[in-house]
Amino acid sequence: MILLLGSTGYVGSAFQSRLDELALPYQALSRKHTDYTNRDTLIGLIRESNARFLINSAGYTGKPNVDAAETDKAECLDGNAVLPGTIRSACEATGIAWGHVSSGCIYTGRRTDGAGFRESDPPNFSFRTNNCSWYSGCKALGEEVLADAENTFIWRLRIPFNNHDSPRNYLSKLVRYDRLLEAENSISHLDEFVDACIRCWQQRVPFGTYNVTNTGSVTTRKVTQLIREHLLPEKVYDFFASEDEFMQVAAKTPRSNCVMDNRKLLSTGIEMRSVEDAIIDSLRNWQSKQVSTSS
Ligand SMILES: NC(=O)C1=CN([C@@H]2O[C@H](COP(=O)(O)OP(=O)(O)OC[C@H]3O[C@@H](n4cnc5c(N)ncnc54)[C@H](OP(=O)(O)O)[C@@H]3O)[C@@H](O)[C@H]2O)C=CC1
Ligand SMILES: Cc1cn([C@H]2C[C@H](O)[C@@H](COP(=O)(O)OP(=O)(O)O[C@H]3O[C@@H](C)C(=O)[C@@H](O)[C@H]3O)O2)c(=O)[nH]c1=O
Repeated sequence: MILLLGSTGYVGSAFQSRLDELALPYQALSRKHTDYTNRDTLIGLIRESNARFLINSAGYTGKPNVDAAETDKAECLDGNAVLPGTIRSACEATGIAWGHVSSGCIYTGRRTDGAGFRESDPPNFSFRTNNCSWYSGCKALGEEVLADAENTFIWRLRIPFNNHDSPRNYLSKLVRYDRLLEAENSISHLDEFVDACIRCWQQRVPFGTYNVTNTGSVTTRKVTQLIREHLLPEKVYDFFASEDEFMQVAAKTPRSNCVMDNRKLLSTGIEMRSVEDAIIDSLRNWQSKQVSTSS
C-alpha cells in the first residue's frame, strides 16, 4: 500500500494515473477529507493503511505561477518547508520509506565550470544566497529540512510538460504567454517524472536526492521552433528584450532558469528521454483543451 499526499494537484494527479495504470494499491489523500499536515493524524493514517511507502506530491506552487507566493508567504512556507519536516517525522516514527517531490528551481544558471548542477551542488537560488523568489527559498528550505533523512527520496521536478494542454504545462504556457523570456532550462516530462519516481521505489534504488529531468537542456527559442514545426506552424512569438524587461512587465519575482545533470538517476538504470525527444513526442500527440492559438 502506498499513501499519496497531494493527489488532487497537477503532479499528484499524474502519480494517481500512473499508479492506476500499474495497478499498484494506493490511498489518495486530500486535506479536504483528512488533515495529513498534522503529524499525529498522518501517523494514524500510515498505521491504519499499513502503508509501506508514501509519496508526497503536496506543496504550494502559486496560481497561475510562483509570483503568487510573494503574497501567500505563510502558505508557501507551510506547504514546502514545514510539511516535509512533518512527513519526515511521521515516516521515521512509523519506519516507512517515502519520496518527496522537490524542485530544480533552487538553482539558477549553470555550475561555474559550465556543467549542469549535480545533486551534490548546494542550491545557488535560495534564501542562503539571497537572490531567489519566496517559492524557491521555501523549496530549498524543504530540502534542508530533509538533509540526511534515511529511507527518503528527494525527487527534483523541473518545469513539467507533457501532451495534455493545461495551464500548468510549460508548452501550453509558452503558446499562451504574450511575450517570452529567452532562457535555457532542463525540464521534466511529467509522465516520465512520475514513472521514474515510482521505479525508484519499485526497483529499490539507493535513497537520496535525484534530478528527475529529461537529459540535456533546451532554450525557449528552441521550444518555440519545435512548437512551430510540430504543432502550430503559423504561431509567431514575441520575446522580451532582456530579463530586466521581463521583470518589469510580466513578473513579480525572479525565475529560476537552470541546467541540471540527471546522470545520477540514469546510473540506476532508470531511463529518461532527451529533452528534445520528449518535447517532440508531446507536440505530436498534443491533446488540446481549446482551439489552437495561431497569431
Ligand atoms: N507544477 C510545477 O511546475 C512544479 C511543482 N513542483 C512541486 O510539486 C509539488 C506539487 O505541485 P503541483 O501538483 O503543481 O501543485 P498543485 O497546487 O497543483 O497541487 C498541490 C496539492 O498539494 C496539497 N497541499 C498541501 N499543502 C498545501 C499548501 N500549504 N498549499 C497548497 N497546496 C497544498 C493540495 O492538495 P489537497 O488540499 O487536496 O490536499 C494541492 O492540491 C509541489 O511541492 C511543487 O513545489 C516542483 C517543480 C515544478
Ligand atoms: C510569466 C512569464 C513567464 N515566462 C517564462 C519564465 C520561465 O522561464 C517560464 C516559466 O515561468 P512561469 O512563471 O510560467 O512558471 P513558474 O511559476 O516560474 O514555474 C515554476 O513553477 C514552480 C511550481 C516550479 O517548481 C518550477 O520548476 C517551475 O515549473 O516561462 C515567459 O516567458 N513569459 C511570461 O509572461
